[in-house]
Amino acid sequence: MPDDVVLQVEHVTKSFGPVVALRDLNLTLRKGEVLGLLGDNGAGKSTLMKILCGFEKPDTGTMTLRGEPYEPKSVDHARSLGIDAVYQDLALIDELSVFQNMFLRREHVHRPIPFLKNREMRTQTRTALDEIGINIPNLNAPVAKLSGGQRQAIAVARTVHSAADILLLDEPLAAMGAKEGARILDLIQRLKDSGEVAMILVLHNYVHVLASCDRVNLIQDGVIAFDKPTAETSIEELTELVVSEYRRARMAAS
Ligand SMILES: Nc1ncnc2c1ncn2[C@@H]1O[C@H](COP(=O)(O)OP(=O)(O)OP(=O)(O)O)[C@@H](O)[C@H]1O
Repeated sequence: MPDDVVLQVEHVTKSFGPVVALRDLNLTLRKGEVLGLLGDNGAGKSTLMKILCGFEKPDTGTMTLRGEPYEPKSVDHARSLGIDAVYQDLALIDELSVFQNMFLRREHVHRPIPFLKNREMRTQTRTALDEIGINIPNLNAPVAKLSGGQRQAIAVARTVHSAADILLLDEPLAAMGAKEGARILDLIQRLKDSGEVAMILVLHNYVHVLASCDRVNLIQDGVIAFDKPTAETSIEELTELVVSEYRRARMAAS
């Protein structure tokens, strides 16, 4: 395995009852790389992200993290190994406040007398949300009361501010307005420029993929059907791939 490969997925399959979500899927993520994952609805993108972040287990296949076997037992286990994710249902706890969700399971605790450093956590939450231009006046409010975009912002801010060096962002711009989406893309660019973090982004917008990612993988029917550096592809090529797959699926169904 080349030295710069941080995460390798080999021959992974995953079914849910009769539905085959992933079939013999292979994927490689390199150090500091931003990999864009494209694919139709139901292609298997979220299933792959959930397997990578320890939320689901593959049926077969192997994964390697920094050259070691990677078999996460839970999301917390994956996080302890340096992989953190925002996935589609966001994993926020409705009853907890904005800042409690932001520091969920990594609360700042005063030592040696253990009490929560609430003020410090609120300040850091405010800074992180300001960075992506989201104004949530009351950080003590339960997140159940927030809009979809605000909830999305908390989930993204929480992940990009984690200590992880592999970030998995499943549709990080979903539910975001154009301005907030642009700020998140800026933040992704800054993380990329640091060279310290590798990312997999599930995106639906080809322009965003070409602008923000180093490489693009297209997932079709549970396998990676296309893998190229973004510098070597174009909107036209990506559109043509998706349209021809749509035609193929229509023909297969008829
Ligand atoms: N927990 C589950 N139980 C049953 N089927 C599931 C489950 N999770 C995913 N699937 C099925 O697996 C397939 C792949 O789903 P997945 O959510 O990975 O697709 P996706 O590419 O993320 O789609 P979208 O862009 O619509 O989110 C779909 O047919 C979906 O219905």
